[in-house]
Amino acid sequence: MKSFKSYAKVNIFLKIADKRDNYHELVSRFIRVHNLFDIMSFVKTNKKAMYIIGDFGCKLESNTVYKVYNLLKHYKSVEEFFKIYSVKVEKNIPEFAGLGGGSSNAATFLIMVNEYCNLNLSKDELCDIAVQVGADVPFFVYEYDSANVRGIGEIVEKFDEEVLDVQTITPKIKCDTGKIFNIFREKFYKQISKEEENRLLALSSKEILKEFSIYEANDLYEAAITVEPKLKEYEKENWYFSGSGSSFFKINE
Ligand SMILES: C[C@@](CO)(OP(=O)(O)O)[C@H](O)COP(=O)(O)OP(=O)(O)OC[C@H]1O[C@@H](n2ccc(N)nc2=O)[C@H](O)[C@@H]1O
Ligand SMILES: Nc1ncnc2c1ncn2[C@@H]1O[C@H](COP(=O)(O)OP(=O)(O)O)[C@@H](O)[C@H]1O
Repeated sequence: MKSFKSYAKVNIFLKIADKRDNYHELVSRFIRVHNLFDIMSFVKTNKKAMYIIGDFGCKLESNTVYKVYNLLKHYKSVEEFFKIYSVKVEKNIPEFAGLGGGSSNAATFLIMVNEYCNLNLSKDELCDIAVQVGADVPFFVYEYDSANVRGIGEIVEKFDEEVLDVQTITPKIKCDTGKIFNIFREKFYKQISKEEENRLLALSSKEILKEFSIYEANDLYEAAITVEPKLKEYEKENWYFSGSGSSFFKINE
């Protein structure tokens, strides 16, 4: 059976546009990291119930892949398929890393089930399911190399640009996304203007990084180093911060 690459992402820039209840609306450029991916496949196990093979730092019920399964199991073809097949995930993307590993697995699983169980769902229909699992899942469903992402993550627009060579490092620090957003809201809250938003969304990723420091590119960075001061030890010239961390990245020429 075919195997599927489930890529990591980095946020070239991440700005906050507004508050929405307990969440924050983002304006961000997401790009896929071509040299960092998990490998997913279906394997015949005859387990009679949905099973995920792989090393995860969470229980089955919390796994993003399992959450997708729960949203699809009302399809008879899906229920029948997982009596015979299990899904295998070979993990390479570090967890709690700001690289979207869990979200990427959820999206890849949606794409795999859509194909193997003949659901014939369009990308937009898959996206409606994706948003119920996590903010970053829609980006991965569209399989764009580069995209502008807005809202809580549900608005994804392809951005045409060269594919970049991204290098990442992930300090062994578990960044708690919720805590970082809370500190951001309490201590560092600011909103990007509509004018600046439109300007950034039109610039290439390279142009943005040439112009911005790590602090300017990612609104969550100051909050992240407040919560996890050790992160600052990894600050280096031309390195940037992805999502709510803890990964840093650089673009190789
Ligand atoms: C900010 C990003 C950018 O890529 O960070 P990373 O996860 O990649 O680091 C993501 O959108 C994160 O999405 P995700 O990781 O799915 O967040 P969740 O688990 O849903 O959210 C955990 C908590 O963070 C806060 N939260 C999350 C997303 C958001 N747009 N606004 C928020 O305020 C909420 O308090 C929420 O309860
Ligand atoms: N399939 C999965 N792969 C990785 N992590 C997962 C998965 N499903 C759920 N998780 C959980 O999601 C949380 C964050 O995962 P991840 O998406 O890898 O990090 P981040 O959001 O920082 O990029 C962790 O609590 C992890 O245990």
